[in-house]
Amino acid sequence: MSTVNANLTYNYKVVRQFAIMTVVWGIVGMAMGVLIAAQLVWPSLNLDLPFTHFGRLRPLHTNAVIFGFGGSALFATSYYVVQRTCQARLISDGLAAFTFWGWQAVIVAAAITLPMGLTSTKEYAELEWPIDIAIAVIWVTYALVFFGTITKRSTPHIYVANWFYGAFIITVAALHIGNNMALPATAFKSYSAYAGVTDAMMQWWYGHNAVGFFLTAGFLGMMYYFVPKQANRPVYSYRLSIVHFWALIATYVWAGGHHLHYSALPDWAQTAGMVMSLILLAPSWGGMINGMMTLSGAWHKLRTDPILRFLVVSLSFYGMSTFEGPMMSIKTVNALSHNTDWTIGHVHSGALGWVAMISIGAVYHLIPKLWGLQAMYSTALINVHFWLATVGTVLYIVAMWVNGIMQGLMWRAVNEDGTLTYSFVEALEASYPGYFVRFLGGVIFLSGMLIMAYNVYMTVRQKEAVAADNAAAQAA
Ligand code: HEM
Ligand code: HEM
Ligand SMILES: [Cu+2]
Repeated sequence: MSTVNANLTYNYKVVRQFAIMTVVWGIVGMAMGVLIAAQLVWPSLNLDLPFTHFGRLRPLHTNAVIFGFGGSALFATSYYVVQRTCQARLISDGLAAFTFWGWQAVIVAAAITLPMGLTSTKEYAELEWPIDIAIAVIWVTYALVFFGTITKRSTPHIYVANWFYGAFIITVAALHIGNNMALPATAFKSYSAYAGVTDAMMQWWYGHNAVGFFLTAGFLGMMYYFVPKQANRPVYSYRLSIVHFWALIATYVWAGGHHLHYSALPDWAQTAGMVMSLILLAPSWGGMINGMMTLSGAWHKLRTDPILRFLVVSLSFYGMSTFEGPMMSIKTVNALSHNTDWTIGHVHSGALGWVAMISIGAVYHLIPKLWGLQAMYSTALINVHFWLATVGTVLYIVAMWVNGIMQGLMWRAVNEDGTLTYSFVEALEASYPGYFVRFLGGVIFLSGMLIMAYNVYMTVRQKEAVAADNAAAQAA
């Protein structure tokens, strides 16, 4: 038995549980993504049943990947990072376990109710009111555990990763409770507390900041711990991290108007959304640059360390999608991109390139540490996964750029007499090759996740084999 062992003083059980579920929900959610991508190529896959129809499976995909996969990665890493950087154990094992089982129950409830057609119809907030209340309770418990642990810390300062996790936890609570205010009619039917354009504004204040805080601030927290750790270098600039933190959270909350360009939202509010989005480029790139520069002097490690590659490439995609986003928020650009596949490509350069890649890198870093091993079962397989993920993401994004710009141009093309040049169906027909390439990209990305599951399984099994050997040696 080892003496003072970090494994004995920290609660790693909940971290292990969430880390495993990150892989599980990643596979489930991405398989769902591949299925709906296939439905767009071969419509007969809708099977003519309500539960298997694209319209019901699409929100299942988004909920499984964002809240199941992304959420589990955020819980796992935040619980790990807050304990390590505060040198304190989570304040309560019971409350931490409650967040784990509660969160899993919420995702399972989503997987049951969404195919049944039970939905509030608000994007990324589809779940009906009883589940929303459960989420609120679990989230407040999460905040208690996280901030409680910070108060108990034995280090003088609060490491910057925790600032980002903390902002993500507080803001998501406010967004979730604010946007989901509703009057219940029956057990799984409710009416929004807001009407008309106010409802739309609340929804996109929520939707945009779900991106800004769930899919960005939390993952920047991950970046600030795992990039320096894996590169074995200090953060490039602590000052920059504080400056871009405050700039990021102060700017993100005003940019949601870019989702409602040319709508009934007052013109000045649309313009404010656009201006704030353009400003947002700076704090976003502040984070990207800080992560990238952390590697200065350690670039050679990229040649041999595929985990570091995942982390660095995720930062490149983060930089790319946060450049693309401000461009798409310019009203004249949005007039072309809105409602086309360009948006879908932008979403997945953020979702696959940034969110999924950094989570995958973090999980590969975590798994051996959590099971007390030196390394993953196979570094070669991590490398294979890295290439599959990169190729899959690039195929997806490029297919959607081509489709999106083509759709935007075809929809707006007019003849000399003012009539439309193309019917909608003609633009749809022209989109099929792109849909097929996107499907292919998805299959490639998903196959990487399956390799990851195998690698994780073999790593954990290795640990059990070592334990069995030790027991046998002691008995002998
Ligand atoms: C194998 C990987 C994936 C595939 C094949 C895939 C496929 C798809 C498809 C076909 C759609 C519907 C597009 C449409 O309506 O035209 C979609 C939407 C979406 N997916 Fe994925 N996806 C994948 C991974 C992910 C991941 C990892 C995330 C998040 C972390 C994500 C987040 C989203 C979001 C937010 C939307 C809605 C976009 C919008 O409404 O603008 N996806 N996905
Ligand atoms: C500076 C940062 C960013 C800005 C200013 C920005 C801006 C935009 C704009 C203008 C749209 C199109 C709205 C429309 O035409 O309907 C959009 C859509 C979207 N973006 Fe971004 N984006 C940024 C970063 C990101 C990142 C990093 C992610 C993912 C991790 C992301 C996820 C999404 C999603 C999911 C949508 C689709 C929303 C829907 O369902 O309609 N964005 N973004
Ligand atoms: Cu937005």
